[in-house]
Amino acid sequence: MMMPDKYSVRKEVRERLQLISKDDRLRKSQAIFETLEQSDDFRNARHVLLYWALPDEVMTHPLVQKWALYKTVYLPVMVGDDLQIRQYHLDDDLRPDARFGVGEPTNGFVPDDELIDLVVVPGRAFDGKGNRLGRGKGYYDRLLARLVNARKIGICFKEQLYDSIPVDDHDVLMDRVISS
Ligand SMILES: Nc1nc2c(c(=O)[nH]1)N(C=O)[C@@H](CNc1ccc(C(=O)N[C@@H](CCC(=O)O)C(=O)O)cc1)CN2
Ligand SMILES: Nc1ncnc2c1ncn2[C@@H]1O[C@H](COP(=O)(O)OP(=O)(O)OP(=O)(O)O)[C@@H](O)[C@H]1O
Repeated sequence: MMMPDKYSVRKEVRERLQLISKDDRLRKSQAIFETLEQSDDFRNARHVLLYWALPDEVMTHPLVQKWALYKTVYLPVMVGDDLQIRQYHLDDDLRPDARFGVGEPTNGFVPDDELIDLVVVPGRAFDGKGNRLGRGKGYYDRLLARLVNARKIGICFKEQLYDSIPVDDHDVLMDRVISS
């Protein structure tokens, strides 16, 4: 069977995501959070790297705001080609980054990479082996390679699950993928 290229999968995913209504996105996102919050990985984690969702991603804003009360929550910040990790505080005004509009904390503490014990990873597509396809800039591939003590959980809508997706040597496997 021919393996589709990364570009084709990203395009197909973008089209599929456009068909999910806002209500469904919210409902599915809540179901994903329930599964995530009940997992041992999440319950045992104290330093958690989450992400601030873009419009067509699993809506993480309520998750970030809720868990900032009980755990140390961090968000990624783009610095050149790399992602810096910064602590998020509940009263933070996140600043949209200039290129993609991702909300980023501006003054939180920057921890050592080894401190992160759980990372919740966005993706355009995942497969059953835990392979992840991102937005094609390699930000998360390079970040995940640094987070040696972190469990890695991908979250996505079912529309983003594939039997197999094209991978490269540098792609880092997820420990688990949660979808709805
Ligand atoms: N919410 C969220 N935060 C994130 C990511 C992400 O995927 N989602 N990233 C994950 O790496 C990093 C930011 N990298 C990004 C890379 C591309 C695009 C983006 O919108 N790309 C357009 C294509 C535009 C272009 O190629 O110039 C797209 O995907 O349609 C967004 C964020 C770190 N923070
Ligand atoms: N660990 C790494 N070290 C150096 N370069 C890397 C590493 N990981 C990825 N890259 C480079 O980043 C580019 C994009 O990789 P890829 O298409 O796998 O990104 P992605 O996982 O889809 O995107 P993202 O991680 O931003 O969501 C490639 O050119 C790749 O060579």
